[in-house]
Amino acid sequence: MSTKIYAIANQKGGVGKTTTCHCLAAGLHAQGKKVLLIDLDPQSNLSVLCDAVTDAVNKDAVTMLELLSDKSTFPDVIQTMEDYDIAPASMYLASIDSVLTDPIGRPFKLAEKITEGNLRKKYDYIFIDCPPALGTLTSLAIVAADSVIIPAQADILSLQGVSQLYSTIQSARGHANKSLKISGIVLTRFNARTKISREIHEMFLTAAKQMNTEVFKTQIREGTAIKETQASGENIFKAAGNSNVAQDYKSLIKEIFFPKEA
Ligand SMILES: Nc1ncnc2c1ncn2[C@@H]1O[C@H](COP(=O)(O)OP(=O)(O)OP(=O)(O)O)[C@@H](O)[C@H]1O
Repeated sequence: MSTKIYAIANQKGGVGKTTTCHCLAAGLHAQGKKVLLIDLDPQSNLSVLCDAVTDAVNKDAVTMLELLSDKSTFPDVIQTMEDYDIAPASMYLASIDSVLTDPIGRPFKLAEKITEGNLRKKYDYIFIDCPPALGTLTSLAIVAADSVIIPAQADILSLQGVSQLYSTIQSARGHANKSLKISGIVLTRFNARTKISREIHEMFLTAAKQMNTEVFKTQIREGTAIKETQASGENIFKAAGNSNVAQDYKSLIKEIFFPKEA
């Protein structure tokens, strides 16, 4: 398998990282692909959306914390759900710096575990949901990934956040992950009717050019179907396949993963 590993990253909070991971997994499953989600965010929102068992509900749950602290291995951390697999987060991932004490090996820890677990032989796509910070957890994801997808909202602070993330990506390219790519920036909760959204879209186009990447043509519109299906624990493509948001994620999947069909 030519598995691709994507870090879904942006240190700005609430821009749609978790939602994007969840929707990409559900949409690619519908295309017959085998997908693994890795939740590296101590908030564990992706794990909760996937109904995975975390240490918030069961103190014996085996999570990414046990994996990164060498107390477990990938087959044991992965939980198999109806549509995809997930390696759940732990709320204690917030103290990862006290767990990873080897300063030299630290950046490569997740990459090593992915190799040890032979995950590239088992999945078509792996998505890593990053926390809203440019700390150790996001660095682990960026070093382990082949490419970064950047969800962002059309606001000025999001734009600033993307340029800070770019510095981290450049630093990884210089040392730990020379072939790291940036797939592109996806604008989420987008409202094309407002002038400010259109103006900031233009600014993102300029920033993406400077980063040698693109702003995806598909924008994800704001829609209630996301919150409704997240609250009921349903797959948006099954429960609200005709909603704007499901349609947008469907075209995003085509644009990123099957460009010849788009
Ligand atoms: N297209 C959308 N339309 C409406 N609501 C959305 C949309 N995308 C995401 N949301 C909502 O926005 C909130 C933040 O989304 P999400 O958790 O995916 O962002 P995040 O970047 O992962 O957040 P964090 O930085 O806290 O990890 C959630 O309540 C989610 O339901």
